[in-house]
Amino acid sequence: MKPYVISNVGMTLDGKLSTVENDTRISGENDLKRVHQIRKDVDAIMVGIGTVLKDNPKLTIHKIPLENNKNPVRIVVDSNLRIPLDSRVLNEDAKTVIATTEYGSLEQSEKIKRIEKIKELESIENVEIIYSGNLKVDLELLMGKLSKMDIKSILLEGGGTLNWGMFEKNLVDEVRVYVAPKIFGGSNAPTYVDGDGFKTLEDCVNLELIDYYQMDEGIVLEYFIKKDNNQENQE
Ligand SMILES: NC(=O)c1ccc[n+]([C@@H]2O[C@H](COP(=O)([O-])OP(=O)(O)OC[C@H]3O[C@@H](n4cnc5c(N)ncnc54)[C@H](O)[C@@H]3O)[C@@H](O)[C@H]2O)c1
Ligand SMILES: Nc1nc(=O)c(N)c(NC[C@H](O)[C@H](O)[C@H](O)COP(=O)(O)O)[nH]1
Repeated sequence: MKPYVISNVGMTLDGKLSTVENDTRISGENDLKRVHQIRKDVDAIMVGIGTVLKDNPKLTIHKIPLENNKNPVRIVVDSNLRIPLDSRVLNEDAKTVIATTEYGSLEQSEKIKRIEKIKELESIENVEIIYSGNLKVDLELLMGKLSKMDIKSILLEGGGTLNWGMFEKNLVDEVRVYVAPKIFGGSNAPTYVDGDGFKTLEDCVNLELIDYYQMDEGIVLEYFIKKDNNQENQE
């Protein structure tokens, strides 16, 4: 069994997650509260290292009341252990899992040095490094390992590269997006799903709309992923 994965983003009408100059102000206050409600409902929140490096997020519940003082586990997918030691996700507010590779493009000796540094952190009791795949994190393997850690549900909060990795491997179960009535443009601005992209309609992900409603100045769309994708695409 793999964890149930909900993918959420705030994007512009043209699918951008930020401007070319990394202005990420897309969601309004009510939408961020909606995101924090999902954080509260799941066992873990997952992001790629790109998002940690650009946004330095806390990935805790702090826009709505926190009950039982229990934040979800934070998961950072970080093939080459680029995570800065002063990242907010490494604070003591919640447990953090750093998912990295067994062998990567990084020299093994350099990787061992970085692991040692992470282990020296004061908050070390809250930080766990897990290994899956080579060169880049094997996301399917990772899901299996997280499941064994009793993580049954995950909120995937991007960015576009990790989102692609998860959609490509058919690991997402549900999508919830906030669409702001804005257009950022720019072929170098990150989009909801980046990466290589599917080559044909037969390969793409199909979704089923389950709900939509207005929020702040935009709209929230909620979908289930159709799991019989291949069959659907061949009809
Ligand atoms: N508006 C939103 O809702 C929202 C949410 C999150 C991020 N963002 C934006 O997204 C941007 C960051 O996105 P990004 O694409 O640069 O980085 P990302 O957060 O998607 O992280 C990418 C990293 O994930 C790691 N990774 C390891 N294994 C992988 C695999 N198998 N598949 C895919 N990735 C793997 C790699 O190290 C890769 O560099 C920032 O601009 C951030 O502000 C916006
Ligand atoms: N839903 C959403 N709408 C946005 O307009 C936006 N910029 C993000 N961005 C996601 C990104 O990862 C942020 O950095 C974290 O949402 C911040 O999380 P914290 O408050 O630090 O816990 N997400």
